[in-house]
Amino acid sequence: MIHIDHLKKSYDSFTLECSLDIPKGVITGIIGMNGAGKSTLFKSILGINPIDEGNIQIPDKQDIGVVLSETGFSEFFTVSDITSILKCTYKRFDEDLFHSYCQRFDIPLDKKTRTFSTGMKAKLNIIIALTHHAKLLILDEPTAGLDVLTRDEILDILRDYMEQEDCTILISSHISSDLESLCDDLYVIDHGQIIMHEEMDTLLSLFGVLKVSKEDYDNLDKDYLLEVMKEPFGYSCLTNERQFYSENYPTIVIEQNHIDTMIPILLKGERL
Ligand SMILES: Nc1ncnc2c1ncn2[C@@H]1O[C@H](COP(=O)(O)OP(=O)(O)OP(=O)(O)O)[C@@H](O)[C@H]1O
Repeated sequence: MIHIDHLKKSYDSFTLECSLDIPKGVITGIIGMNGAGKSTLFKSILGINPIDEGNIQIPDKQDIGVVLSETGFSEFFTVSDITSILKCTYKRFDEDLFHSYCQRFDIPLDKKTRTFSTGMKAKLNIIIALTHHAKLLILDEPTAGLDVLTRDEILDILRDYMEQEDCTILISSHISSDLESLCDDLYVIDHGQIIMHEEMDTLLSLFGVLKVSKEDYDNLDKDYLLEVMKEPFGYSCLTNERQFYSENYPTIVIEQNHIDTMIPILLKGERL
């Protein structure tokens, strides 16, 4: 659905370099710290940023629903004004669906969007992305600024959308639990480079984080350790063979099943 081959985009002191494949029917998550290059990647995919090198293949714009931090609409527009623009922009704009989402999320049609709270703006951005029956959703931090309940509601809507529209989603978030519960595939990006790509099932079933004292670490078979990070108590170690360590070192603590615990080691740890 999206094919990115050796993309390169440089700013003064930052370079994004990556290749990615986003298969049809899959929800792919991108996670990374502030400034890692997520928005640069999304804007490059959408052609908003001219790229320096590489090749990007994406579907027709009519088939893409987008959430970026800026809607692209003037904040002096009301939602009704935006509706008129969407009708002209998207051949398959579904006005009834748009209004039903606005009602569900308490988005007033007649107020200028500059009077909206951060959460209301975020909800409107998502509604805009979801209401022209897009086959591909490209969502940059769609849940930023939303409270926990609304975040969960948005994630449920995305899951429903996947089932009904048989679509593909590329989504970024700072909130790893959002991605963990939604995505099939995960890329971790750091300083403009992809440092890990794994299926979510593999991450959750095989990976784990060992919490060991210095003495335990010295005695550990390190063949299946990927990264290690110093801690006040000793070391945190990322493994992709959790079972090996739980069987052979039954007394050590192994945290599992949460990418939250793995990401800091990937980003700050030392590769073995
Ligand atoms: N138009 C620009 N001109 C110069 N530098 C830029 C521009 N846009 C982004 N950058 C730089 O590129 C780097 C990556 O920024 P980007 O917005 O892609 O990160 P991000 O992962 O989306 O971060 P965040 O999570 O904070 O939104 C940053 O160092 C940023 O300062």
